Amino acid sequence: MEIYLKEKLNTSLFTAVGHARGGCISQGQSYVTDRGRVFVKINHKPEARKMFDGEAASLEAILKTHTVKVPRPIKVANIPTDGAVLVMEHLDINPLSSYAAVLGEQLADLHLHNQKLGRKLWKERATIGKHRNNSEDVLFVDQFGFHVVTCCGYIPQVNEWQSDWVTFFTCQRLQPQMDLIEKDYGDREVQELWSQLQLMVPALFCDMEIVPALLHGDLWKGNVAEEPSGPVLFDPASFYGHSEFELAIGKMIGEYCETFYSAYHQKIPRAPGFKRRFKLYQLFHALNNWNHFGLAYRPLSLKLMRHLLNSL
Ligand SMILES: Nc1ncnc2c1ncn2[C@@H]1O[C@H](COP(=O)(O)OP(=O)(O)OP(=O)(O)O)[C@@H](O)[C@H]1O
Repeated sequence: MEIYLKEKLNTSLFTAVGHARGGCISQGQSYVTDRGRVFVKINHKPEARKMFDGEAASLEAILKTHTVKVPRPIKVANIPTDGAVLVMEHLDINPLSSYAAVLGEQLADLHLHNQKLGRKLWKERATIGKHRNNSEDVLFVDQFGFHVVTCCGYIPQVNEWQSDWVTFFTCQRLQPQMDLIEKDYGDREVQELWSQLQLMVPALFCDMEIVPALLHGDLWKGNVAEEPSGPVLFDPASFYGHSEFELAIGKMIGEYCETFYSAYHQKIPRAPGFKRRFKLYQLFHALNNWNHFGLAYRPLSLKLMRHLLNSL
């Protein structure tokens, strides 16, 4: 494996440093190479290549916004026997502590980035001859989705472009999770709740205009850290979506201090109806955890569904 990676990275030096780090999904290890330290994620599942292609594309997209630090992706390669590897810049990271407020501000900047591009585009269109487009520019995106499949955990997400957020979230986020639960558990109770709830989802979005925002997509406490110079995000499952979706997973896991939220909401204030939509977005993560980790997440999923139905 190491000989194979040495060849792929075209480096004479390839020495493991530090201890191996296992996330919930993949194994990780840092190496010293001719061009500095790299961090290698290894996964032997058949869907590993798709997962890492999505993660690399997400890192590239976030990097281009210059809003919040993420490791620079270097290479995705198949492992000849099974699975794939993702090689990226190594970062010296510690758990998030002193940079929680800065992370709140930078995450808001990430979420506002596409909206700002949209405004700029309108201004340029109004000024004859000012429209420019070179390959380094990030272009305004007016739909929800992403150009590649990204995986939240190891489950691939349906990222096909869609102009309506409610349709996107219902049909391309919640429905696929419900389909997996139906396939693996055949749970009548949850299906009945879902058949009622899906009709009511649009009511949570009355009079809202949602501009697609580039999201990290899997922002739980395990994917947030800091360097001496500032906060860092890693392991994204990006797509263009509603910025509020991003906040729900952190809260569900009970992490991030209030300084993070207040710094974020200084830049993106809570819109009316935020609390109920928050539960809807938590529901996605509860279902996704159910599909990854099993029945322990069923009670939370049912509780959120009942809560939403009673509040509508
Ligand atoms: N670029 C990096 N440089 C150094 N360490 C890293 C880097 N990226 C990740 N790590 C470390 O490796 C651990 C596992 O990485 P990561 O979260 O990407 O794995 P995963 O199995 O895909 O994710 P998860 O546990 O979120 O499902 C992280 O908690 C972090 O400590």
